Amino acid sequence: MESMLEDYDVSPATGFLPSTPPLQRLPSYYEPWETLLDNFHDLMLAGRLRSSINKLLVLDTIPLITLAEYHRAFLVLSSLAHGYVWGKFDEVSDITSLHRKAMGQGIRSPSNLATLFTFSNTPDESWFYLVTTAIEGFGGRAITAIMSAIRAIKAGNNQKLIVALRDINSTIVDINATLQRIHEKCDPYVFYLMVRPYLSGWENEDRLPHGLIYEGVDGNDENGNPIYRKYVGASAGQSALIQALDIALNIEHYPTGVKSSINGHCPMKNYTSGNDLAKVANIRNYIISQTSYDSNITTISSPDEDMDMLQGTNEMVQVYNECLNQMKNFRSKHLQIVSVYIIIQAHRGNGDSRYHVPINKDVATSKNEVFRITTNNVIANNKEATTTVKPTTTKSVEIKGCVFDPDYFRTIDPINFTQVEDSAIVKIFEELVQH
Ligand code: HEM
Repeated sequence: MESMLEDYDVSPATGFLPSTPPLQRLPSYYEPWETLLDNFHDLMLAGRLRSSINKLLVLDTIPLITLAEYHRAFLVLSSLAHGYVWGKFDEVSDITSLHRKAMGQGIRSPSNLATLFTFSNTPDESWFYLVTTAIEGFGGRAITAIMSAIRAIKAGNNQKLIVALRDINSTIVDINATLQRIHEKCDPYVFYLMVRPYLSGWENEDRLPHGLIYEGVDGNDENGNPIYRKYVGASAGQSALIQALDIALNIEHYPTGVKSSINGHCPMKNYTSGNDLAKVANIRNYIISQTSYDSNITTISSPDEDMDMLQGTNEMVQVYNECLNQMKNFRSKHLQIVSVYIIIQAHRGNGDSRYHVPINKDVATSKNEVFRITTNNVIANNKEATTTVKPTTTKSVEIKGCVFDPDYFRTIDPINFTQVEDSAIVKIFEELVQH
């Protein structure tokens, strides 16, 4: 199994993170790039980052040999590019896993990790990357449990499947606890004003509607016009782990009509592994085949009947549904984070003019993001494309929370205000959702 996972650059120990700490410097041929990154903050402060990058000679990529060297080159060049484009005076997707250096064994705790580079030179920005990386550090545990679930299904061993599902569930519980840690050391104000601007890319970006011309790379089109490229910015949403969990548990999302800017922007091999995982992960269908529950039943008249049906459902169903619940929790917690770190900040509207923060635009886009993220909430086997939030019905049976029902998540109102503790946030959501 290990060599199979390695084919996809997935490690049973570190999941989708590299299994060795990242390189801290490229070979000496690339010293001009490294020196610029060393001086990034000073040059930025002096307003000379752009002119220094303009003076760079084009270096060959042939001396790059190992994957670690490519990762490092990617980090250096993408950081310089984002600084060039979004710097005060005047990047590339997937920073995930490249900004950080593992210290010691425990990659699943942000306290054991350190960043190699930040745009803002703030501990808040470091913490944002470290929490994201620590979550990704659960990939080894998650993938190992998913693989053993798939093996258990192949062997028709329900007991082993239950054990694997419990492992998946406890991993998601730990992921959710780590996600909450973002609040410990990442101040929303600092994040919004000093970090977020640099994470933008040049796709779906009003300020760069055509994208960017990569001079000397693409030339001109048949009409002699320069060719533009569009790339999304950096987002923890590029997490291969969360996508892998979605795929393994057969969680689908409502198509919202708003194109997600991050789908398909996972590191290439991991993305392929996601597609291949989809072919073999049949946990949900297997469980359906093993239960006597008739998914065609459409009415449940009373809680007593729910109880009767519960007696008939087995442990497999319960623990599978618990995994779905935990994924739903992940989205709920994440949604609260988005509101605190983006929406509330955008509404404060008191951007520091030294930083190029498109406050008004962010109010608008954050509204879309809320729509996308809320309507993208955990949906299992969604059959219809709709943005309409359906009211909770008896059939959504949150009452006991473990009746297996193909419509279970489809009928849950994704915006569950009762779960949001801060009433100010609730107010903002209501306001945004009404527009
Ligand atoms: C300050 C903290 C964070 C903020 C402000 C934030 C914000 C966002 C935003 C705006 C999106 C929508 C991006 C798009 O579709 O282009 C998004 C998506 C996403 N983010 Fe975060 N995020 C944060 C932390 C995290 C962390 C730590 C994780 C952990 C892996 C994470 C995982 C995801 C995922 C998986 C998506 C895709 C949507 C989904 O599957 O539900 N985010 N985030």
